[in-house]
Formats: sequence, structure tokens, C-alpha cells
Amino acid sequence: MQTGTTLTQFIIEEQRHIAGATGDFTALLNDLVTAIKTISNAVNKGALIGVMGALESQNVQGETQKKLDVITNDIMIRNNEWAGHLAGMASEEMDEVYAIPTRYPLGKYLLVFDPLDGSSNVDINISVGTIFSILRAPVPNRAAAMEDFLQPGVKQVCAGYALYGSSTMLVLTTGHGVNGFTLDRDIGEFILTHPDMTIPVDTKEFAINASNRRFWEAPVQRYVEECLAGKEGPRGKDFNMRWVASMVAEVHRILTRGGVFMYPRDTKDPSKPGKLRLLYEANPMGFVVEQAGGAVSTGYERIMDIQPEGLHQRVPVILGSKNEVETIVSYHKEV
Ligand SMILES: O=P(O)(O)OC[C@H]1O[C@](O)(COP(=O)(O)O)[C@@H](O)[C@@H]1O
Ligand SMILES: [Mg+2]
Ligand SMILES: [Mg+2]
Repeated sequence: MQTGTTLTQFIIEEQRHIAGATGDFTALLNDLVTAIKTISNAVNKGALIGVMGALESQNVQGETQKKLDVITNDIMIRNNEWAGHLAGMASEEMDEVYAIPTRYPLGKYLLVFDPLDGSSNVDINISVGTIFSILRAPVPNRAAAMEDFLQPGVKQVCAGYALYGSSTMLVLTTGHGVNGFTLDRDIGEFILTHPDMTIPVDTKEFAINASNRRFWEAPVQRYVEECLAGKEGPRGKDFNMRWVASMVAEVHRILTRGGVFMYPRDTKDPSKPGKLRLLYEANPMGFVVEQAGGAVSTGYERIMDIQPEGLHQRVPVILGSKNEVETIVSYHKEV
């Protein structure tokens, strides 16, 4: 599809790919896009509308919630609960499944989301985002149970993220490649600016939170040491490093110019197999990255094949340029 196409045109075209499409998927995406535009405005206005700072409350992860964590969660709920396309929703900011109020009809899809990703950056005006994943409800038009959400990443119908940076972008896949749209605030429409995004298979750029180094497992220790050794070292080339602390921004950089992003398993808190969450961070980003020709692993297995066991399950994440991820996975095999 050529640049300049509007997202509305794109969605209708995509619907043609879906067997037996009834228009529900198109309408669901339109509601999701309205939520994203509303969040973009709130994030963009920031201190002007008093949405900076944290609340007393904590989410199920034990993280202190930012005001915008709760505000963006409400915006996602309000814009998607009423139209009859969903059987239920789940979010990073809600302990349990969100039941669609009985005054609204139930639909055949499930929406799972991280309403504000990179929330530690929102008060310091660094890019944040929203991550979403759409699944089919095992039983359409019936209120979804928690178990209905526990589907492996390969079952996703659609996934993507919005990036609230110098411009607001929306990047998504329905299993037919990855396309990026930029919000034209003058007309209030997303315009196709990044068609068929593809990740280079090789890279000289890695991203990891180096402050956790002493807790990393041997394969990751080895990989990062070799990158830092540069062209005199076993990799024979110099590497650059980045860490934004917003997964959406890291993945967008990788979709744009390649690279590898890691939030691996570490011994910092042995009860946690990783920091990032499978259903609303690793799986949607996994679908996007794989559709762009990249790879996504825990170090030991393909993330998209994992059978989820809980709504807020955490996993180690290693994603990006295919050959680089395979190198890191091969180091895990050698131990
Ligand atoms: O603070 P750290 O350890 O650098 O972790 C940063 C990571 O945590 C996250 O902020 C977690 O996501 P949330 O902000 O949605 O909780 C990721 O976006 C990011 O990659
Ligand atoms: Mg997140
Ligand atoms: Mg979040």
C-alpha cells in the first residue's frame, strides 16, 4: 500500500484479508484508534492538564501507578467497552479481566493492552506508548473468563503499539507485514508513512539495562562483554548501545534501523522470570517484530509459542535483528 493512504482506508483493505469478515474488526480498530488519539492528546498536554506525577495506589505488579497509567487505562476502557465488538478486556493496570458492562452487547474479540508503556519516562518527557493485542474470544458473544485470554502469541489476530514521541505514530500488523502511520493533527487522521517496515538481519546496536549486569545469566554476560570488546574482540566489529527505558521506543528504533533489545532473565528477584509481561508486552511486540523479519526469544524458546498461565505472567525478552538474536540464543544453548 502506498504512503499517504489513511489508516481508515488501510483498515478496510486489511479487513478483506480476514475470512468471513463482518466489519466488527474494522469497527474495533476504529474505536482503538480513537482511544489512542485521546491518549496522545493527554500525554502531549501533560502538565498543562495536571496529569503528571504518581498516585498512592499500586497495580497488581506492585508498581506505584502514575496518574497517566490510570487515565490512559480509563480512556482505553471507555472507548472500547460500548460498541459490541469485545467479549472482555485485560490490562497491565487491572488485576482481573474487565467485564463488559451488561448494558453493552458482547462481541467476538478480546483486547489486551498496556495503556502506558515506559511510564517511568512520562514525567521527564521521554517517549512513551500504548501496546495492544487482539485475540478471538473462544466463545463469541459470551462474557470472557480469564482463561479465554491465555492464548499463545501465534493466536493473535492483530497487534501493535502507539508511540507518543516527537510525533505520534501507530505501528501494527494483522499477520500481513508491518505498517507505520503518523498522526496528522491538522486532520486528526493517521497517514501511512512507513509501509512494510522490515528489520535488518544484522546489527551493531544493542539495548539492555546495564545496571542489572551483576544479575545476568552467563550467556547474556558473554554476549554483552563481546559487544563491548568491539572490533578487537570475537565479534570483530564495534557496537553502539542504547537504553530508553520505554519498550515501545526501543522496538520502534529496531523496526526503523535494526538492533537487539534485551530484558533477560536475571537473579535480581529469582521469583520473577523477567520484568516484561507476556500478554500485553512480549506477545504483541513479538508479533510485530516477527512480521518485520526479526526474531523474539526468551533465550531458550520462541516467545510466540509460549502457553500463557496467567494474565500478568512475566517472561525474559530478547528481540530484534534475526541473526543477532540467533547468536544470543546459541550462547544459551552452549551453557
Ligand atoms: O526501569 P527499567 O528497569 O530500565 O525498565 C524499563 C522497562 O520497563 C518498562 O517501562 C515496563 O513497562 P511499563 O512502563 O508499562 O510498566 C518498559 O517499557 C521498559 O523497557
Ligand atoms: Mg509496559
Ligand atoms: Mg504500562
